[in-house]
Amino acid sequence: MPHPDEKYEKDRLSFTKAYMDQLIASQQSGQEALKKRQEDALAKLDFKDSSLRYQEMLSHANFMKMSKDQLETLIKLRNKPYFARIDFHRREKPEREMFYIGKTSLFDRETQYPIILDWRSPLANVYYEGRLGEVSYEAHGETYEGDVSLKRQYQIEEGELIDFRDIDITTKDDLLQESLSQNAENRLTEIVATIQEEQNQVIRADLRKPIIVQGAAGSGKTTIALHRISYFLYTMREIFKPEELLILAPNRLFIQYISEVLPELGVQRSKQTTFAGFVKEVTGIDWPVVSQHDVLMKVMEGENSDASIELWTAGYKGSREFKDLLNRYIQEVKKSYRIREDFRLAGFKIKSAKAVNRLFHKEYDYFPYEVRVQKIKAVLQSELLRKKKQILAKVAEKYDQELDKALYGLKDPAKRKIRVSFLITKKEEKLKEIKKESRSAVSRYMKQFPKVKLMEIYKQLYTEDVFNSLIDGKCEELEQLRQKTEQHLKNKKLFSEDLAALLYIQTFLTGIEKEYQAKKIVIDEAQDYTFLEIYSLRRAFQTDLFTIVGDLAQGIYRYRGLQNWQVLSDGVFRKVNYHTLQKTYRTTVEIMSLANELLSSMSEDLPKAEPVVRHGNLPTFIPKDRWKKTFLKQLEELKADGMKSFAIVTKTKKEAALVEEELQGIPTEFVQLDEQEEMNDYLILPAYLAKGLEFDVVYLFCHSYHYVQQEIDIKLLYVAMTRPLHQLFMVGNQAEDFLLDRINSDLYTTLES
Ligand SMILES: Nc1ncnc2c1ncn2[C@@H]1O[C@H](COP(=O)(O)OP(=O)(O)OP(=O)(O)O)[C@@H](O)[C@H]1O
Repeated sequence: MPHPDEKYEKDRLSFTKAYMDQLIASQQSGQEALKKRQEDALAKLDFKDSSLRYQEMLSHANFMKMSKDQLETLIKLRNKPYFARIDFHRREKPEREMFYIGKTSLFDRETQYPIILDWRSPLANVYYEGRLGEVSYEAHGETYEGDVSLKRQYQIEEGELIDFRDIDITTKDDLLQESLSQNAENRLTEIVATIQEEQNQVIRADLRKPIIVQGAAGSGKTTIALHRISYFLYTMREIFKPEELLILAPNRLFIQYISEVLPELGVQRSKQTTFAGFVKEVTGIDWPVVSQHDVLMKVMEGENSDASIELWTAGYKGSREFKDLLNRYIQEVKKSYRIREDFRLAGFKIKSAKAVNRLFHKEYDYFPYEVRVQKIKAVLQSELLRKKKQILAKVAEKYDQELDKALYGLKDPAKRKIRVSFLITKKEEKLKEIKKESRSAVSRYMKQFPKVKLMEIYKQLYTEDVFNSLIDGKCEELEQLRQKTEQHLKNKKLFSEDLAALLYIQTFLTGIEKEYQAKKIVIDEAQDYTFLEIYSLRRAFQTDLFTIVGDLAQGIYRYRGLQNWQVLSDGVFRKVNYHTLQKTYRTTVEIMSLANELLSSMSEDLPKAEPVVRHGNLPTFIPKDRWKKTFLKQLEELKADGMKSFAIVTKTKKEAALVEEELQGIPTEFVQLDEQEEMNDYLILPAYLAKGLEFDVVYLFCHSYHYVQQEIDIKLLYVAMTRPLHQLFMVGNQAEDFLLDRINSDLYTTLES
């Protein structure tokens, strides 16, 4: 039986589309064409009750001025103008009102009637939060109360209303279920229609405070972080521009992956880069960097004879202790800026050394050194200008007195003449000399301030004398760290952990240039950052507006990364808002149960994910010899089932290359992916690169490199296992390759021949 509101909803959608068309046409064509269009639109519409009101509103559309961006958004949204509706009776209003919620708002010009309400608006919060019944929301510092009597979701495709349904306390979110059962494009999508309550709380949490989100694999951290930016830009649109936002992602692949969702959310103009990319740009140091991925892979591939010291070094260089050491060093560097000479002109003191030092070390303390030097230069210049006249007058007066003495004291006219002319010449010369001296006095004086280069300063740190003077007692590991880094720097190479130190020192020396300044920073996969990386960013930007999301269970760089979130709330930020996201939306109950069981086999107590109820096949172990025979056929079957994106995920980079060889002779589209390459639907990649991404079907592959029972392997395996949306296969020589021997055998199946 058709829904009683079906006609009404169809009319409402037709009207909204007609209104949008009218608006689009009014921006694009002349008035004549417009009038014609409007008549056509009206003729086509078959409204009854609300026709008058609708017609009136349609005529207003002609007069609305829009920006190019607004127009583009409108055109994009024309075929899906809204996704939900709420009926809300605000306490002080005479009757209930209907609000249609979409990706951007649209108001009738004359009446201000909201034809579409932006999902980020305060009132739309009512849709995401709370249930039916009594609710309240805040806007412009006021709290409004009222009653929600209806929440309705729409499925609109190509501008046609396909279906709609009401949500109440008992019905589960069908729209969410439906959206989760869809396929993974190789891009992230927006989820405004199905944002869940716990996610909404993160998106709308106090925008002025830093926020840390611990979220399980697939809980929507990346998605939510991007939606929070969108919400931030909407709410703070008067104050912040998208260009002032910085998104830090783990690699270029990931940036590609999120790029699709950015325009949808109106966030495309924010800066997106990696931590290493950012520091290289800011410091202008473009030396090759041994990344944490290189180190991890070398360790995993067993190619590192002194792995333990390398990992220890990376850990130390990311630590609080290293930050303290850098602080002591920076204090030493600062001492070189202590000057001894007074600033004088023609012997007259203009500013004492003590006063200049006070400016540098006290009053301008909060500026970077070079900025302080520039400020002192400006002060000296203006004082010189002010005092120069007095000095010239004093010197002239001294000569004039001498002249008087000569004129009236010397009796002998010849002698007097010689003396007077001598004094006049001398006076002129002296005044000229002072004027000349004054022109270069400041710059000459400023030479006392050392001209420092960031890399020189950094290299200096690792010289034996300097380094040893900064540490308490000798320590074997520290000495190795010093020597290795010194050598590395000599060869013009960096370890990725050097970058945070360079950024940190740079903020003291020159600060961050304006073009690189950001006012809000979003960090994804934050568990892989070192303490010092986040600390140096906080110091560089001087802001608390950080959104930090990550998952400790996926901390595959734990030797350097964060062990817990508390180090950030204790040591970097004040008053952090901490949230957790437990529910996971990506994968099925079956896949998540296996991944969770794997995590439980570790002694560390890590947060587990709770899958939103969506069932699928059991993860399947496929013996390698059988796999080759069945792979192509299976692939065809999966494709026929609607699976679109596939990945073969290996433990190491080398193994990824081996898979490519392994697949030779089997005609597939799979390609091995490097960090710099374009994403596609058939990828072979190591687990560290797959982190953060998702695919419909994932094959874990072990041939030469299998997972063993140790923390780093378990985490890598966990990352790999949590990538698929629908199906997980494990291809190896034996089930033990994936630690399945430690796992309840009900949680997976084995492909029999
Ligand atoms: N409320 C939601 N409605 C629909 N889909 C959602 C919702 N929340 C998350 N998803 C989907 O779940 C998947 C995982 O999201 P996302 O990649 O943001 O998670 P994550 O926490 O960053 O994962 P990981 O830590 O594993 O990288 C994505 O496909 C996303 O679209």
